[in-house]
Amino acid sequence: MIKFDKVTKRYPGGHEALRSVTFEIAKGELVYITGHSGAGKSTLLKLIAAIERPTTGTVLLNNQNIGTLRRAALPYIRRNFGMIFQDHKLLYDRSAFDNVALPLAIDGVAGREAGKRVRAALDKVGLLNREKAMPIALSGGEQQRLAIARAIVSRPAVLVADEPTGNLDSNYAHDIMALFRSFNEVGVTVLVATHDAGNAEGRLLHLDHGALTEGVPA
Ligand SMILES: Nc1ncnc2c1ncn2[C@@H]1O[C@H](COP(=O)(O)OP(=O)(O)OP(=O)(O)O)[C@@H](O)[C@H]1O
Repeated sequence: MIKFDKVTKRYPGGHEALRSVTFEIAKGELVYITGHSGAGKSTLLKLIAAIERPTTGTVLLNNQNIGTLRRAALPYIRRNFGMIFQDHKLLYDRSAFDNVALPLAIDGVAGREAGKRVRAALDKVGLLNREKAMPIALSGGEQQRLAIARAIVSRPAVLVADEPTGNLDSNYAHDIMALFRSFNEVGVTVLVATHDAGNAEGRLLHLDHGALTEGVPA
């Protein structure tokens, strides 16, 4: 469902964040993207979620080439993805409930159906009793779980998480990784960028200065 063929990404200023990267990810896989700071992990996820386009090479998402798609078509592609960013990107002037409801509102889902789905998502991440809380009143781990609830509420086919356990202690980190595995077990394709794959179970794509050094196709 995701296919990179000799993908290079050069940002303005000439810096090459990815260099001729080739791999394929099938539906339902759990994949960890590892590598040092600046190795290109975030860039790779942004290309997968059609937030950035490749400079050269092709990125195919469900056989659609994101490099040649019209810009107007990209939001439709992005709907397949639940994104969890390094800095959560929560709205701090809205309650936990409203933060999770936002993607549904964009999709035109409101009222009781929205309430049901928001509570189901909060329940999955263990925050059902915090729906009225403002994000600032939540701990770092709870904010991260809130960001996960928001990413899953639209039932995306693919979950993309950029350093989801970056600032958390190891207990929280363990819980969050277990949560991702549980989504994967019900068929969601899960891609997680992390400095430290530790004892992660799943496939590894390792980047070193923009080049894929582990997980390279034979
Ligand atoms: N928008 C941008 N404009 C210019 N250069 C960028 C941009 N985004 C990333 N880069 C550069 O591209 C390289 C890869 O960055 P990227 O964020 O993909 O790495 P990373 O592996 O996710 O790093 P980290 O673990 O620190 O988040 C870095 O050298 C970075 O400075």
